[in-house]
Amino acid sequence: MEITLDSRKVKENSIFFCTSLDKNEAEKYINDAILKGAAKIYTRFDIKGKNVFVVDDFETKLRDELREFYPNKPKFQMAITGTNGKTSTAYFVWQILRKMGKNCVYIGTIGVFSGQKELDDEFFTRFNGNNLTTPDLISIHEILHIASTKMHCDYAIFEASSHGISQGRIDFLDICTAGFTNFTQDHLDYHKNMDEYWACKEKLFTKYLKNNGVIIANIDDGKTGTIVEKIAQENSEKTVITYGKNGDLQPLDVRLENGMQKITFAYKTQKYYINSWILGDFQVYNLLCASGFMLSLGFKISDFISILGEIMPPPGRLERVKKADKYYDIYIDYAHTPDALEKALVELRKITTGRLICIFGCGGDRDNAKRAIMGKTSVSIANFTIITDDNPRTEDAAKIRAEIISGIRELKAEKMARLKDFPIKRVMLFALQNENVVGNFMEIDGRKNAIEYGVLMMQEGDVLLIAGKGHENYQIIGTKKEYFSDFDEVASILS
Ligand SMILES: CC(=O)N[C@H]1[C@@H](OP(=O)(O)OP(=O)(O)OC[C@H]2O[C@@H](n3ccc(=O)[nH]c3=O)[C@H](O)[C@@H]2O)O[C@H](CO)[C@@H](O)[C@@H]1O[C@H](C)C(=O)N[C@@H](C)C(=O)N[C@H](CCC(=O)O)C(=O)O
Ligand SMILES: Nc1ncnc2c1ncn2[C@@H]1O[C@H](COP(=O)(O)OP(=O)(O)OP(=O)(O)O)[C@@H](O)[C@H]1O
Ligand SMILES: N[C@H](CCC[C@H](N)C(=O)O)C(=O)O
Repeated sequence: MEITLDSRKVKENSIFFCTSLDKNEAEKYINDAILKGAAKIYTRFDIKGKNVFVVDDFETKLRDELREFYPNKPKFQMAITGTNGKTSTAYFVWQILRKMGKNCVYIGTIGVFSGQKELDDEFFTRFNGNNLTTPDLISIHEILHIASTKMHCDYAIFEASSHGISQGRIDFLDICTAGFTNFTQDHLDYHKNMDEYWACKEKLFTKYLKNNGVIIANIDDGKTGTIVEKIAQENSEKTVITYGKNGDLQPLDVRLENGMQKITFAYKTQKYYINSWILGDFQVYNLLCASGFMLSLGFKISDFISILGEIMPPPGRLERVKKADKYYDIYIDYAHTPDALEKALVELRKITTGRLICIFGCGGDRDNAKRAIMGKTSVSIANFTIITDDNPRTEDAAKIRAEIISGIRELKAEKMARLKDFPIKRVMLFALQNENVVGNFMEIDGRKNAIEYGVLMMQEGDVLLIAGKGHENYQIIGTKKEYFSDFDEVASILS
């Protein structure tokens, strides 16, 4: 017997909770579930049928049933949200705990894993298929139950995406710590506007975090910092650990030496030093956020400071391609938002002695308002941009590229307007017409071709950023999902 919220997944003997808030839709799903032989069907509406039960307090019934099916849970359930940095932070927390000998399960964009092979094989076969950041409600309860039962897992860290929060995928959990990395533009295909997107993220702290839970907040990110004031107004016992220039955890100095970052940070006036494999100022913020999680669990910095130097970034997050030429560097990164692309480019600019070249595209059936902004961002920072395809999904790939390029043209028009009364106008106009002032770019149809072109144009001192797909080992064109890996493409060109 199993529990499901989706009539499409009902099998003989399933228990189907029909969550739909629309009576006509509910009737349709319930008929489907009856035909498939559901043992019990719960609904909020007055609908009659075989094995159909109408419940007044639908939420409580669902919660109770989940508790009965999946009674065991890790004692410390932690969640991280934010536009960027969820995977990195969660992966850091998971690594720190594992290296301290604690059992922890990670649930997020790069899969579901615990570090125990047998269990991970089971997680991989059962839960890695849909590539969601936050799995559906039933899966998340089941994963936590399995981790607790088979691994005696005391700790769980999972990523709470805004889709996950708004679709109730993290309902009925007992979250003791919730972190907020940052809040910038994304997902405007799904949320009507940034206010609605914010309202959704905020729920993690106001609705889902338990009353005496701990919040880890980045106070250098203007919007994210406001959660601290919001919580102060609440009548709750929640506490806050902040990170940022004036936070409880403060980044003091970050410098790159011999391919490693020397990081100095402070906690309560005490200074700490780490020699780290992770690259980028943004990853230092994620590392401080992860340290905040550890503090919330009752550990002291001295318990894990030596481990901070050992942890690695998740795959495809500003990851240097190992076999690249000794004269130039290639990095693969998962930046797929304007803020992430800017952060990745700014970081790589610091280590580029030649040209900084960027290859990227944007996902189809996703926020189209970010496309033009990302075009502007790339040509403003990189010396050369190759605009190509990401996962076009059901959109026309050429149209997506055109929307990115429209941002570049806008930027150019803005610059030209500003130069209107400039004395050497004619010279500038000439340069602009040749696309040299706002950065060079070209459009290449097909990510494979774009990567090949990008790698072949590399010269001494150049750095190439291939952004947007990071760890992804697929490309979705139309409704077809086929194997594709930025890493493999680079390797095959270099071999
Ligand atoms: C747009 C979206 O988020 N869709 C998610 C949704 O899909 P769905 O097809 O079930 O949605 P739907 O057709 O509107 O149905 C809604 C509900 O009605 C019921 N239903 C529906 C049809 C039916 O025949 N019978 C039935 O019972 C089910 O309860 C169903 O969940 O619910 C599914 C189960 O939870 C998800 O797998 C699916 O994610 C799709 C595949 C997806 O691509 N989602 C992306 C956008 C996403 O969620 N991304 C986030 C964030 C990433 C980030 O932060 O960058 C993530 O967490 O991964
Ligand atoms: N703290 C941060 N601030 C800004 N950009 C970041 C930050 N951390 C990571 N990034 C950028 O975002 C990209 C994705 O990082 P990460 O996977 O950790 O974020 P995420 O929030 O989990 O993303 P998603 O939910 O879409 O998987 C990175 O490759 C990097 O370019
Ligand atoms: N979790 C994000 C990942 C985006 C990755 C990018 N490669 C794309 O396909 O847009 C989403 O589903 O919006």
